Amino acid sequence: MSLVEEGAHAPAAPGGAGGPGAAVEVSGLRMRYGSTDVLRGIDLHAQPGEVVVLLGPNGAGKTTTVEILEGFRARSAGDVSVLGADPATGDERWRARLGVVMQSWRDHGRWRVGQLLSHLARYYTPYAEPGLPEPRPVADLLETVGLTGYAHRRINTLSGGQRRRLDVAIGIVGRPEVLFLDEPTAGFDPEARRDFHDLVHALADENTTILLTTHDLDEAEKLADRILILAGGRVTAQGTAAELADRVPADAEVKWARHGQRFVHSTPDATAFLRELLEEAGDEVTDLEVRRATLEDAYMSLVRRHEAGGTHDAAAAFTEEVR
Ligand SMILES: Nc1ncnc2c1ncn2[C@@H]1O[C@H](COP(=O)(O)OP(=O)(O)OP(=O)(O)O)[C@@H](O)[C@H]1O
Repeated sequence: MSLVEEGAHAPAAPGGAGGPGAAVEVSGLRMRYGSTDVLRGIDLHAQPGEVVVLLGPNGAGKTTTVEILEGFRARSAGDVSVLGADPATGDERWRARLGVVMQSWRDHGRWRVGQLLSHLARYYTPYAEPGLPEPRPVADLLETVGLTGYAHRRINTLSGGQRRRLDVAIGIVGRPEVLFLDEPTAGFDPEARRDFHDLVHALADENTTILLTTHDLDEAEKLADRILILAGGRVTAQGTAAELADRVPADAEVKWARHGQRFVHSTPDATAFLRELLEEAGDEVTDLEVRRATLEDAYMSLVRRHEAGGTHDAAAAFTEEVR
């Protein structure tokens, strides 16, 4: 895990610069809306086939970051490269190599599902080069996202979750090399969510680079090769879910039962506490459980620190505590 403080760029890979061959490379990205600085120097990178998850509270700048990488939003400053091109000047051939699932689409609700996907697939056809696959056939797409049988349904008659599945199908119709997914599973039922996670793993296995935003920490843990936490316009921490959770200074929770009575105790040193407990009453202790810090604990700890004292202080305090 690495921590990034004001004005500093991320350290060397895997937390830092992507180096040659990176699918996405961002350095010192800044975005200002009016007089408000939303992004204050973001560094991030993703290697081909890597799944990078952006976490952060509402308004942290996740969508802004993703939209800049997609070429839909002009940045205020910084260097950005996606598949070797600057998104601000990327041409149609470059765009055809990307897949985008935005937070909301405003397409024509009276279109039918299959009609829209066929129409979009035609956009990619001229860019299919010898050796490169054609756009995905509509029937395959519908099966992949669990919408088989919905080809003739009008889009405005889909439920929220079905609409979101269609959004994912739209994102992958052109077999993208880089796929941006902005809160893709909002409104998914548990089965759709699991199917989607399988899809992300399959796409990553095919070497698709995926940049995903979510508020679902379980989802982040399941999918991410690397998680970046955004707060106060900066990447305040990054690492695997396990790395982030391991280093949070949260207490462990020990639960046990004795003579049928249940007990819970929070402790910074579970090993010492257990030793004492078992020495005192080892034969009588049953149903022993130890819960250690999770990604959620790490996330909450960092975001609360940020809210209390600003990102710079939060990152510095977090660094102190993980030493
Ligand atoms: N076009 C705009 N003009 C002015 N401010 C904007 C604009 N778009 C976004 N913002 C502001 O920029 C900040 C970051 O917004 P953004 O949508 O990137 O956050 P986010 O991390 O994606 O949030 P959420 O989790 O709620 O989707 C917010 O304070 C938002 O109000």
